[in-house]
Amino acid sequence: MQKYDLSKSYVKEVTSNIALETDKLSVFYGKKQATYDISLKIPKNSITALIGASGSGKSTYLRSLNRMNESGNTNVEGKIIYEDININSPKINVYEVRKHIGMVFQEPNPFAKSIRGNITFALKNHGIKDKKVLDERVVSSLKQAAIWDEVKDHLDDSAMSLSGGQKQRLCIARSIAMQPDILLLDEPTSALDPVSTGKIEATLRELKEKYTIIIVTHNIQQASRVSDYTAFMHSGHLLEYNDTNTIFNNPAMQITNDYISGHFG
Ligand SMILES: Nc1ncnc2c1ncn2[C@@H]1O[C@H](COP(=O)(O)OP(=O)(O)OP(=O)(O)O)[C@@H](O)[C@H]1O
Repeated sequence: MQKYDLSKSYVKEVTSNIALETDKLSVFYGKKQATYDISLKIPKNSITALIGASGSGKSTYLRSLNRMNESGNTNVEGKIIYEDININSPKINVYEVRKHIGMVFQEPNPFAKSIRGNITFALKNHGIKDKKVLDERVVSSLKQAAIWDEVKDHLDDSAMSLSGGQKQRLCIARSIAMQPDILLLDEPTSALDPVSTGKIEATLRELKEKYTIIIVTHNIQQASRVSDYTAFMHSGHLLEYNDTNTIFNNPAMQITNDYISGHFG
């Protein structure tokens, strides 16, 4: 592949309504550095797509945002600023962070419980016992995740009986039941068929009215369809960040243009 100058980047400066910011975020797996000084401001009530070739560090960066990169010899340096606090600090409780910043993974992974039980499990763990509150949260989160009509008559059936696309929307409902501000999604549709993918994309567009969404996707068309902002990563570097329209129609960097044109990836 053509050699690109990774020291140059074009990162749009977002000045207001920032939901989450990283300041020089670098992640190390042992001695291997996976991301380099990523500074990025994510606007509220928008969808930001993280795109880039395999191994560019998208998932590593995403997982850091709610402190999922804390096991073994992984080391996360730099700041993650949420509500004026650096949440990348050992003083900050990770469970508290994850109440505000939820995560949905690539493979739909509901618990082996009922549909209702998937929604109420974490709520009960966080001390919510009132049946009325739990019932309300079940209905509102399933509605927001656009799966209510399909499951409302069998909430006590096993979640395992759902289709892949339904399972993934249940996982989105499970995350939003905790009423987070920010939802992180790591390739949420890569295991799904086009119809289910379309439903998830429509769901995300509705969810951004209430939440800030950051999505990792391999699917460049998906990023252009669904996101408001796009961050292009390469070899652990954030090389370009701008509104999605500009990234796809008038990118500042040659490498971004080459990636979105399918020259590599
Ligand atoms: N747990 C880990 N231990 C060691 N190295 C890792 C680990 N996870 C990721 N890496 C390395 O970090 C780099 C970035 O990986 P990451 O999965 O974040 O990239 P990605 O852009 O999300 O890739 P993909 O699109 O293939 O999922 C890669 O070189 C990868 O091999």
